[in-house]
Amino acid sequence: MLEAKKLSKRYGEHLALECLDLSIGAGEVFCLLGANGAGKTTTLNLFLGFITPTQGEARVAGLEVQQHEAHVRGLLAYVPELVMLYPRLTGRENLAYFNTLAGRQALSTQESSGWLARAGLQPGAMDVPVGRYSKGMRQKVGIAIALAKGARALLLDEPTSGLDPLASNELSELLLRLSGEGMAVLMATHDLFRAKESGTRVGIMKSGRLVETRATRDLGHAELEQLYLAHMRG
Ligand SMILES: Nc1ncnc2c1ncn2[C@@H]1O[C@H](COP(=O)(O)OP(=O)(O)OP(=O)(O)O)[C@@H](O)[C@H]1O
Repeated sequence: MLEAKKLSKRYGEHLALECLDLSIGAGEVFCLLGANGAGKTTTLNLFLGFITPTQGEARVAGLEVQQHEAHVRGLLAYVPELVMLYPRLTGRENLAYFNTLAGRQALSTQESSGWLARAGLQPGAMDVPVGRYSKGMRQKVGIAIALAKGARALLLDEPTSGLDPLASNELSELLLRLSGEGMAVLMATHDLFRAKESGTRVGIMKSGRLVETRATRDLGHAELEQLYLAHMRG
């Protein structure tokens, strides 16, 4: 679903991403780890078509991102660290608004409840203004918007930063559930614990290079931490 081939991004003399080869299938949750400035956000931005590669290519469902911009936009959903929503509108109204913006048919109340519930939002919160939502609740609306538009890949940047452990756990479970339904997930994170919990694979980036990729089922929490620290110190 998501494929990078020799993907590189240079800013002047600085190589933000160097020759990334990566393939993430439907049903996978791939967690990108790495220190600040390692190239995680650059990788997400290249898949999203926000920036153009200096070399190589990013593909979504086999389509080169720059050449098939509109089509790719429909296949991807991006959940930034802080999901930007209209604070005076309710979760349901935000979903309805962004759904119409994406050019889709208006949602019935039953449909909007269905998408919001699938994203884990409690029914009692759906008609409350988003200005009163926690960060985790806003993320759920962001994910409901992605689900309603039929996105097949979800890209998340630091989704657990600033979430309490219960909200982080809910997000992990949601991502696992969505991947079980065939969603491909690429998530940049500093949260080793959550990467192990919600990832099917983890990739460690250092100075623009993907230096290690491991299946999480083969790794314990402590082992992942040791591996990560060894790369950061090495
Ligand atoms: N627009 C830009 N102009 C110049 N350099 C940039 C630009 N965007 C990113 N960089 C540089 O590219 C490198 C990779 O940045 P990137 O944001 O991808 O890192 P990151 O791994 O996401 O870090 P963080 O964990 O802090 O989000 C950094 O050295 C950064 O300073």
